[in-house]
Amino acid sequence: MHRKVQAALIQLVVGKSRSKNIENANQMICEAKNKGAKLIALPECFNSPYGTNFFKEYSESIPNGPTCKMLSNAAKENEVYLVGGTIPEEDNGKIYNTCTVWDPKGELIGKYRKMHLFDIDIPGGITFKESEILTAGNDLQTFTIDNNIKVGIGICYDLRFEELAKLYRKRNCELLIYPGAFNMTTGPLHWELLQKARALDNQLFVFAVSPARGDKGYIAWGHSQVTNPWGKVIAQAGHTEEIVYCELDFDECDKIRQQIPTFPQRRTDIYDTILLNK
Ligand SMILES: O=C(O)CCC(=O)C(=O)O
Repeated sequence: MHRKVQAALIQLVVGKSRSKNIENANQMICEAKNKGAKLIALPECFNSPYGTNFFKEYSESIPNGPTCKMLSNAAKENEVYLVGGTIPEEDNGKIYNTCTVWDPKGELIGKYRKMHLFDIDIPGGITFKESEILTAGNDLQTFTIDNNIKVGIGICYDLRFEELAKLYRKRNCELLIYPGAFNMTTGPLHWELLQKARALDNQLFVFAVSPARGDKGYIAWGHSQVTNPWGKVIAQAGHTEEIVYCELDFDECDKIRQQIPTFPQRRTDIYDTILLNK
């Protein structure tokens, strides 16, 4: 069975104009499709600047807002699976950082709300508190592309939580997609390393898709990246606007899972029952 997929990660410039952000994403999706991509992923917060002071103003309901309209049309016109980065989602007076997933008919087939909110405080580095304004999601989201390939979604800070990635592996995912916007403090050391760790621990492909680096406000690290199930980085962007292309061969997941069978070898019989409290 053919288990190869052509994919594209779109590292977008994001500015203050929501309509320009949406239109730019639309054009880049067409470009990626024209170069052969069947699975396309966008960055975290691609319709709005990234900052707690922007989330309310830029929030939209899903699937009725203008950003979802574009995403649905773009998926349909280009006949691609589209992971629509994230947008601030308004629902019942609450705001979430939410990723939508669209199938080649333009149908919404998944919605994931960021589970681990980005609250950190590094003096002299970065302080950010998403929980001032956002509500966390409590659920996983997977979807299936051609040939039964299962994909799981996380968002940015979620990359740091290996439990989430492992839950997806236990649901037989072979690819995890994280729209994300790391920063100039944590990006240099943690961005690449965390993706390699999640990929290797769980023996699956990992995408992380960043906005391009701007020069004001929250400065994103960029470097959208594809890591294979061996933990090898197989494609990576610089920090400006660009599209990263890759061909994924999902037989690689089967191979490493057979050759280094860590999942059936886990000693779940003793970790929490005997050793945790010893
Ligand atoms: O974990 C980090 O260092 C960055 C996370 C982040 O920027 C986010 O969750 O949006």
